Amino acid sequence: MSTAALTAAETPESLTERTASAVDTLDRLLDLAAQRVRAQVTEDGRVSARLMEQEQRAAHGLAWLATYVESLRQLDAYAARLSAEGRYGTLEDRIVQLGFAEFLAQIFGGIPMNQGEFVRLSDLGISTEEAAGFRIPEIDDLIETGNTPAIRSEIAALIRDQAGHSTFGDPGLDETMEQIRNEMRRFAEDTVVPDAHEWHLKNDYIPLEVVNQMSELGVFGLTIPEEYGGLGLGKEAMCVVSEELSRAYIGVGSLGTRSEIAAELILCGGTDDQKQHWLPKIASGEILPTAVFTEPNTGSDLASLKTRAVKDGDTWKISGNKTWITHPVRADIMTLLARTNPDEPGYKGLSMFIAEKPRGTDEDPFPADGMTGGEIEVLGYRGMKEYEIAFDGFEVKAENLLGQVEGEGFKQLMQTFEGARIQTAARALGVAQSALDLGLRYAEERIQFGKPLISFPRVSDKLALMTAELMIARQLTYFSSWQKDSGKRCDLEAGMAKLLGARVAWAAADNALQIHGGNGFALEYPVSRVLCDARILNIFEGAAEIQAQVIARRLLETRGNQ
Ligand SMILES: Cc1cc2nc3c(=O)[nH]c(=O)nc-3n(C[C@H](O)[C@H](O)[C@H](O)COP(=O)(O)OP(=O)(O)OC[C@H]3O[C@@H](n4cnc5c(N)ncnc54)[C@H](O)[C@@H]3O)c2cc1C
Repeated sequence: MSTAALTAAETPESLTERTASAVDTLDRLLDLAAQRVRAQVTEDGRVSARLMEQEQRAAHGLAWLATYVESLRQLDAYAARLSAEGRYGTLEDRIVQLGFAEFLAQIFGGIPMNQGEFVRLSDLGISTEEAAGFRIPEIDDLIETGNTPAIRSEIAALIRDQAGHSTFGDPGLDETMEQIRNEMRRFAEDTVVPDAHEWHLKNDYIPLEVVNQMSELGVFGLTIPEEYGGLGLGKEAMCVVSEELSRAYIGVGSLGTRSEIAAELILCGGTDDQKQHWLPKIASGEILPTAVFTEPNTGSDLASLKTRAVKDGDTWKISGNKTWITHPVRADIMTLLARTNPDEPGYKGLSMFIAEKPRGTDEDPFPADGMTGGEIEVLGYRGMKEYEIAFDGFEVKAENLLGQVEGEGFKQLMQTFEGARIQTAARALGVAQSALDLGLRYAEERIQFGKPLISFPRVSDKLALMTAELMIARQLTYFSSWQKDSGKRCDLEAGMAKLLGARVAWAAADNALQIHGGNGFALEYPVSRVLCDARILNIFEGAAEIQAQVIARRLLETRGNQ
C-alpha cells in the first residue's frame, strides 16, 4: 500500500525538525488567540454566553484555528510514526509537505470556515505585527517549499500509479485494521457499489439482503462488548468500517450509525436488564434502531424540545412532533427524547426512551396507535428515508425509560456525542475518498485538447490537494478514535474531526464534480450523488456552526488560561 519507503539517508530529518518546531510555535499562537478571545467574551470574570454569541466570529475562528493546530500535530505525529516503522514513502512525504504548507499558509492568511467565510488572526485579536512574530524561519520554509507545482504534480503522478488502492498514502494503521478495511471493501465493491447509484436515483431503500449481510459481517455489533454479543472492537475499527462503507455509499455507511447511538445510550445509561435485553439484539442486527430527537422548531437547540411524555400507569404516553428522522419505517426501536417534566423547560426536563414500534412499509409506514408520519424528500443521503413523525398518545412501556431515571435524557445523549461525531467524521472520509476516486478516474479518461484532463495542472492540483486534505482529516479522525479507545475524554478532538471532515468531504465532492465538467451535473454520473451526499455532513450531528461553538466553549475553559 505504501510507496517504496525512503531509504534511511533520505528520511527527511530536517522536515521532521521543521514540522515539530512549527507545531510548537502554533501551540503558542493558539494560547495567545485563546487569551485574546477570552478577553473579548469575558464578563464579570466569566465566559459570557451573550458575548460568545456577539463575538461568534472570533469564538468560532478560535475553534477553527485549534482544529488546524491539532490537524498539523497529528500530521507530524503520523510522519514520525511511519518513519520509525520504515513505512514513510515518497507519497506520504509529499502529502505531509503539501499539508503543512497549505494549512500553515491558511493559518496566517485566512482559514476557510466554509467556502465563503474566512477567519483571520486579526479576527482573533492578533495584530499583523504580533502574527509576524510567530512566522519563524521553519514555518516560512515549510510554506515556501511544500506547496509547489513540483510537489503537487508528484502527488498526482503517485496517485495515478496507485489508482484503485484502498487509500492514497499509507493511512498508518496496523495489519488487523487493514484486514478489516479489506474485508469491508470487498463486501462494498461486490454488494453496494454496483447498485448504490440506482438506489439513490430511484430513492429506494437499501435492500434488506444487504442489511442482513452487514449483520453477518458484524457491522451492527462492532463496538458492543462481547458479553452482549458484539465484536468488542474499538472506535478505531468503527472508523475503518464506516469509512469503507461510506466510500461505497453513505447510506450504507450510515446504517450502523443508529445502532451505535442506541448501543452507546444503553451501555452508558441503561439498567442491567436493558443491557441484557437490547444489546444482543442490536449487535446481531435482529433489531434496527432509529434516533428520534429533532423537532420542527427544535434542531440545534435540542435542549428546548417540546414533545411530551406523560406517565399513565405502566406506560408513558408520547405526544408531539418530530422531524428529520432517518430510517424510522424499518426500525424496531426508537431512541426517543421527550420532556417528562414540563416545569423544567431546559435539558433537565428531558428523558430518553427505548420505544418499541412495529416495522412499516411505504404504504403503511407506521402501523402503530398514536404514530403517523410522512416522508421528507431529500437531495441525497437516501437509502434509509427521512420522515416527519407525529405522536399522539403513542405508548411506551414504563420499563423502557432508559436507566429508569427521569431528567437524565439530555446528559445520556451527550455521552454518545463523542462516538457519534467520530463516526460521522469517518463517514466524511469515505465520501471524500469516493469523490477522489471518481475525480481521478474521470481525469484519466476524459480527453480534451488531445490530452487526459489530469495533464492540466489545474486539474491535477485539485486531486493533489484533495489527497493531502483527506490524509489530514483521516489522521485527526483516527487520533480522536484512539483517544476514545484509551478511555480519554475526546469531545474536543471528535468535534474537530467532524468539523474538518465535513468541510473536506464537501470540497472534495465539489472539486470532483468540477473535474467532470457538464457530465458531473448529469444525474447519471455517480459524482452528482456524491455531491448531494457530501452536503449533509455539515448539517447533522451538530451543524458546523454549532460544532465550532462547542469546541470554542471548551477551549476557552482549558486553553491559555492565565
Ligand atoms: C438528512 C438528515 C437526516 C437527519 N437525521 C436525523 C435523525 O435521524 N434523528 C434526528 O433526531 N435528527 C436528524 N436530523 C436533524 C439534524 O440533526 C438537524 O437538522 C440539525 O441538528 C440542525 O437542526 P435544524 O435543521 O433545525 O437547523 P437549525 O437549528 O434551525 O439551524 C439552521 C442553521 O443555523 C445555524 N445556527 C443555529 N443556531 C445557531 C447559533 N446559535 N449560532 C450560529 N449559527 C446557528 C445552524 O448551524 C444551521 O446552519 C437529520 C437532518 C437531516 C437533514
